Amino acid sequence: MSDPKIRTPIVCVMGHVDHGKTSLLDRIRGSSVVASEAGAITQHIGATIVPIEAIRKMSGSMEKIPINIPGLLFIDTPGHHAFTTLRARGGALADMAILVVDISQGFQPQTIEALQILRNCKTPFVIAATKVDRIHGWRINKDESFLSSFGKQNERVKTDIETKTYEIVGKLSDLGFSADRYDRVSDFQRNLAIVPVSAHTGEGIADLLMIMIGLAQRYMGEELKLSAEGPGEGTVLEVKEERGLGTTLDVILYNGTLSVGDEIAMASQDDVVTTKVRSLLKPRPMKEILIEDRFERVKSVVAASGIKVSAPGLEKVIAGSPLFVTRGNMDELAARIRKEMQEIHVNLAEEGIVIKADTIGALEALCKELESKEIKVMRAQVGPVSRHDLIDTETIKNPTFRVLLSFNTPILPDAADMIKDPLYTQVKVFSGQVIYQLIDQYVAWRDEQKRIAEKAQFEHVMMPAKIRLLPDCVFRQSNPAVVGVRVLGGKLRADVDLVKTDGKKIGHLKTMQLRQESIKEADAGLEVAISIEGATVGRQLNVGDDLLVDLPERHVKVLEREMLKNLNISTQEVLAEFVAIRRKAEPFWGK
Ligand SMILES: Nc1nc2c(ncn2[C@@H]2O[C@H](COP(=O)(O)OP(=O)(O)OP(=O)(O)O)[C@@H](O)[C@H]2O)c(=O)[nH]1
Repeated sequence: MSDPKIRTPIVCVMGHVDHGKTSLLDRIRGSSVVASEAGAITQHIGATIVPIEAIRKMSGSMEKIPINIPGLLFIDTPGHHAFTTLRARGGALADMAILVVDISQGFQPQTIEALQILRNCKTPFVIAATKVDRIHGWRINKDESFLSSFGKQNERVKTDIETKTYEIVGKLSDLGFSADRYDRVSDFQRNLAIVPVSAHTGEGIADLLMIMIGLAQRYMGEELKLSAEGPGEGTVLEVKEERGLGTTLDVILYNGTLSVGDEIAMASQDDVVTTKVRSLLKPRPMKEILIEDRFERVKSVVAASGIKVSAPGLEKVIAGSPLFVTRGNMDELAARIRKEMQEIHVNLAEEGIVIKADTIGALEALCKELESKEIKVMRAQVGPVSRHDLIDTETIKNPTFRVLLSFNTPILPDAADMIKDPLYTQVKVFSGQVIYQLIDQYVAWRDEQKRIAEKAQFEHVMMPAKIRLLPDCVFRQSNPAVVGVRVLGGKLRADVDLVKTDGKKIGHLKTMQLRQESIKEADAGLEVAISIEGATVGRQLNVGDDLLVDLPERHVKVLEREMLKNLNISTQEVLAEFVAIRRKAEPFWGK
């Protein structure tokens, strides 16, 4: 029995490029057209309703199960972009999702991204492991349930399917999801169901729809109880120019009723816009395709449905905006619309990077992902990247945060010109259409910057070193003294002052040679010739003496506080020895 209080759940199909989202949607639509009675074709604007009778017919076994959901409304545009763009009541518009995974290719970047979005939105979903007909040796049993077709396959094919399913289960488990093939799942709230299907042969499609209905029925009751009565609430899918109609809106109505003559409010580029519905249009059924007018006019629609709205003054409406039927509560609704368009559910930090995206949903998804990678965001905005954004980002002090991530949003020409010329802006801009790859690009760049900075610091800071004067290696006694030494520890560099182990100043190490060649640096273990200005061998200095590089106090601070973990053990030991000498006289030296 159909319960009129429960509305049709809205479903979005997601998955990696080319894994078969469109084919699966086409098959679901095609099957439902075939399975439903003549006239029951349910093509909507931007969406397709698969009525429950069609699902019942497809899967004979379901006839006994009581179902009170009128059907499933599939959003025609697949992909997680559609999922994040289409919002309702501040959350995702889709109540449920199908995550498509090519059974042979398994998880790919966008599969993981879709999973993260679904997890963040707490959206129930089912995994369609598609293209089973491509498994080598698969025998096609058109439109049969997966289990029935699976039973007719040979052992090798069965093993292959099992192995591939377990690979998906394993990958999901790595990502923190517990999953199994749908027929082995007993608690659908705890475990994700994987349904092997083929969009080409129709195998498993009925099982997939049945699992979706089951999920909706059991776990979404409350959300679906939004009534079909009362003022309509919807989401603008697209703002479209139509021949003879002017600017129209493609709308998914998720709650209540929308009728001709209703006053509606939406977000526009300026603020909130209100207008009166002139006409409501549905696509004509396929069989009437020859009729000149492509649309059928209706007086009224109830949720959930996809409808084209024609009305004056829609030019500046923003796709993704909420749409409300007003009932003398315009102020309250306008406030709600403004809030929904502006409110970004993200945690902003005092210092961090800047992000821009095309929709609030996308911005939130990107933010959540950055948060999970502990990357701080200082500013998050919807819209294209402008010159102004770059100028603002430029003021960020920390160079690894002086970054703008642009997700799915255009870079305006004057901003693009600035980016091309490093003289104009030092802001690093990354842009892309896949959150995951965008973040990876940034992380790779940031880590490289850190390495470069560390290296620069290393070259800048004076290094500790300890040397011993070798016997029989005094080449000149003074002005400057030239002696052979062994580097006992640390890193010896030219142009440093030397002290004795009691802290007494000896002179300035001017140059260094190894086998008559000038060198700049010598590591522990090397024997080199050095020139020392201001010292005379036999007076301040004798063969067998140990000397240390005299490190200025501020260099010691940098070494101890910031670079210690990057120094090798021998360098750390020499540093400790030198610091101990200094602190004997001044306990707080270098602290
Ligand atoms: N054999 C077989 N091929 C399939 C199946 N589903 C999809 N394909 C093929 O896989 C390719 C990609 O399918 P699409 O449906 O376009 O994939 P998509 O995920 O919508 O692709 P994008 O929209 O580009 O992201 C096409 O060549 C399809 O014919 C299937 O079940 N079996």
